[in-house]
Amino acid sequence: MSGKQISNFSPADDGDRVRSETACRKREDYLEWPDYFMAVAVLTAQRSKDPNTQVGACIVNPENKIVGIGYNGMPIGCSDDLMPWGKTAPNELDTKYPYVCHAELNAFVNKNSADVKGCRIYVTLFPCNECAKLIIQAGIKEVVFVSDKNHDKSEVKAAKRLFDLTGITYTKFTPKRRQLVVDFESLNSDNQKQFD
Ligand SMILES: O=c1[nH]c(=O)n([C@H]2C[C@H](O)[C@@H](COP(=O)(O)O)O2)cc1CO
Ligand SMILES: [Zn+2]
Repeated sequence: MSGKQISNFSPADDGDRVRSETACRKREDYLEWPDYFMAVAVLTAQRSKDPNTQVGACIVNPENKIVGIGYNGMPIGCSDDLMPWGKTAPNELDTKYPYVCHAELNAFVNKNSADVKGCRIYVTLFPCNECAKLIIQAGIKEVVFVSDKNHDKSEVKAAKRLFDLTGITYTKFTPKRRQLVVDFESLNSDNQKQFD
């Protein structure tokens, strides 16, 4: 063992004593499951090339294991640099909409389990009706979402109607923490090494 002494018997100073006592107990500010799964969805959304809306989805089984993640993007083999990313154009074929794969679709096709029956899905944006159909057919039982910014659109109204008819619950995500920071720099700091 290198670094500072953590034994209870010979603390070098008060700081060491406090650290040695806390080191013996479980951390209390650990990330809880819901925040963890939604954070995975949010992080995954950061992979999206969509300049307007980045969406992430994370499918979790009843044992709290992640079985699929996805974000919105162009189909495999369709260059992100050549496909249109705009919302409007004189010809709809020159917008992103006919081509982009939704985050939920990608989470399903990326799944690493035989099926996703009884799972829940964490999404950063409320699913559209097409994704709702996938969710239903796959046997997902619960949808947890952050943004419902498209609540006025018929795609979302239809999705809610489908969920209501099929008994799939949809819950607005309430985080325990207001924010979660990924700070790569801090991993190099001395704080991380205090119990080396
Ligand atoms: O269920 C969804 N899942 C999903 O991944 N998306 C993606 C498709 C588009 O790339 C983007 C929506 O773009 P916009 O907000 O500019 O209309 O979000 C959109 C929906 C619709 O709610
Ligand atoms: Zn969708």
